[in-house]
Amino acid sequence: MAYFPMFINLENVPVLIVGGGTTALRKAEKLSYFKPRLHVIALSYQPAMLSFLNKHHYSYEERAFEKEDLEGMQMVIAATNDASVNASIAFLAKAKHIPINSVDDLDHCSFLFPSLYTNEDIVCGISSGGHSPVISQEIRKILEAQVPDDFGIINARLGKLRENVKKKGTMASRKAFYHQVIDLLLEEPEMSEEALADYCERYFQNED
Ligand SMILES: C[C@@]1(CC(=O)O)c2cc3[nH]c(cc4nc(cc5[nH]c(cc(n2)[C@H]1CCC(=O)O)[C@@](C)(CC(=O)O)[C@@H]5CCC(=O)O)C(CC(=O)O)=C4CCC(=O)O)c(CCC(=O)O)c3CC(=O)O
Ligand SMILES: NC(=O)C1=CN([C@@H]2O[C@H](COP(=O)(O)OP(=O)(O)OC[C@H]3O[C@@H](n4cnc5c(N)ncnc54)[C@H](O)[C@@H]3O)[C@@H](O)[C@H]2O)C=CC1
Repeated sequence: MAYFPMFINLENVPVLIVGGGTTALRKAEKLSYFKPRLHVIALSYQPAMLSFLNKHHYSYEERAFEKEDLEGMQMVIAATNDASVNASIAFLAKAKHIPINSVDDLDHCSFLFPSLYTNEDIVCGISSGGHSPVISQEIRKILEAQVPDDFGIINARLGKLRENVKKKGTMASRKAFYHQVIDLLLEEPEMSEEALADYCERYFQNED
């Protein structure tokens, strides 16, 4: 079955990860790009997970999961190596309508982790519907190899122009303008902010 990619704002959102092993670390690293308020509970931690948590100042406790740990959480990742613990976390989270990812059982997940292509604020999430994470991984590598690196910066620059451009021309001319600016910035990544603002003014003057 295909899953819908919902892009949500995780900044300062309380997210619980249960587990301190390799899989928990991979999920934590992935989430960290989106600046959530991570909290981790695990019976024990791998050294790499501990150094990651300390580096990012995330909170963690060394103990078994308890159902009260879900209180206040807006997303949960069950990443222990105990299938019955993961299943019970999933059951409890679903009862509270908290989005849950259980790393060992697709049927217990209300959302999946995508393979991620990130470039500044550009994010592509790839899912195989759980059939083959390695296919998702291969598609991510194709994007990494073929999408120009400059797109992330170009995207930020277009974002800065956007409020001003919205006041100009027509929807059709604004669309054509953005396509043209993307080509221009791919060719001339060093173009200054002033030159770009000037280009924008001249483009819409000619339109009228
Ligand atoms: C359903 C899902 C649930 C979820 O975790 O959200 C899930 C489930 C499982 N994965 C397992 C194994 C592996 N997972 C990976 C890698 C990734 N797994 C990821 C996501 C997902 N994995 C979700 C579906 C995503 C989709 O729809 O495509 C990625 C994309 C995101 C991430 O986790 O960061 C990341 C690649 C990121 C990248 O590189 O870009 C590798 C490869 C490797 O390690 O290099 C292996 C070993 C090879 C293999 O087994 O396929 C097993 C154990 C199977 C067993 O025991 O045999 C289960 C449980 C099961 O299938 O029952
Ligand atoms: N979804 C995915 O992408 C993948 C999923 N997996 C699955 O992930 C599972 C975990 O794998 P690893 O991280 O390699 O295991 P691991 O053995 O490295 O770590 C397991 C962690 O769970 C903790 N734990 C166990 N019981 C607990 C409890 N009751 N409360 C709190 N913490 C508890 C342990 O202390 C440990 O930190 C595997 O069983 C496998 O099925 C494996 C590879 C990829």
